[in-house]
Amino acid sequence: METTIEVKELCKSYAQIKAIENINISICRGEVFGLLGANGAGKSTAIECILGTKKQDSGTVSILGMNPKKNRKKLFERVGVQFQEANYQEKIRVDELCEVTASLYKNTLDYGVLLEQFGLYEKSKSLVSELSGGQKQRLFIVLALIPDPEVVFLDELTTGLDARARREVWRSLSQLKEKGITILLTSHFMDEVETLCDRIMILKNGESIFCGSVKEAVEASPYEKFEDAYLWYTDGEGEYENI
Ligand SMILES: Nc1ncnc2c1ncn2[C@@H]1O[C@H](COP(=O)(O)OP(=O)(O)OP(=O)(O)O)[C@@H](O)[C@H]1O
Repeated sequence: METTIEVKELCKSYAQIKAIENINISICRGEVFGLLGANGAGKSTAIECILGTKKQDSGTVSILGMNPKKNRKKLFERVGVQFQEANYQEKIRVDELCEVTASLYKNTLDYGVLLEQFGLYEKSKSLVSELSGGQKQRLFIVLALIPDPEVVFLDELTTGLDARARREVWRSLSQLKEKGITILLTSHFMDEVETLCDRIMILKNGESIFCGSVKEAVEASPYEKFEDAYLWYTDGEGEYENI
């Protein structure tokens, strides 16, 4: 199976804080890979180093066989990124923002279809500033998908979405997966991770403490439910047993 994202011995510190320590990740085409961990575990730092928007101290990254820093322009024709906090000017309409985004790429998907798929079509003429938090979040996923990417990075995928919207996003992502898109996501919702991810890496204080499937994570823990197992990995204590 073709490897689309390869990270080797990645390290990144901020002054005394070791945010990422010796992370190795290898993701195949069509795989959904979840990067998990508590607040401050190092997920965003890892994603930024992988994307090349933050400079690692050491280690190498390759996406679709390219170095994200050296081959930035060429690579980002084929990679979509959903930003957690986007700096879009808010006095722009949804369809205008999609149009501007599409103009940055050679090959694009029909954003009308994407807006429909993510339940935003009726908001096409609304200002971005008029969207609810969850609608904005879905718009950011649409923007990430406009370049018809082979690899997508989704940071905190469904944070701020209601239960129905989360399910709709899951359904859309499952369709993307069937198309063979590679997805690297972060999430704090274990039901979502269980539903979507083929493999996960759990980070604790910047180190990988588990890498494998959800099933393997549960089997290697004393628990039967993934959320309990996840809390056990990240806390190392069994205090959630009776909750
Ligand atoms: N620019 C920065 N300067 C100094 N320290 C930073 C900086 N960015 C992150 N850190 C620290 O690095 C560690 C990892 O942070 P990071 O944002 O990567 O975690 P995270 O897993 O994405 O957290 P969250 O789930 O809260 O988004 C934390 O201890 C954080 O305080």
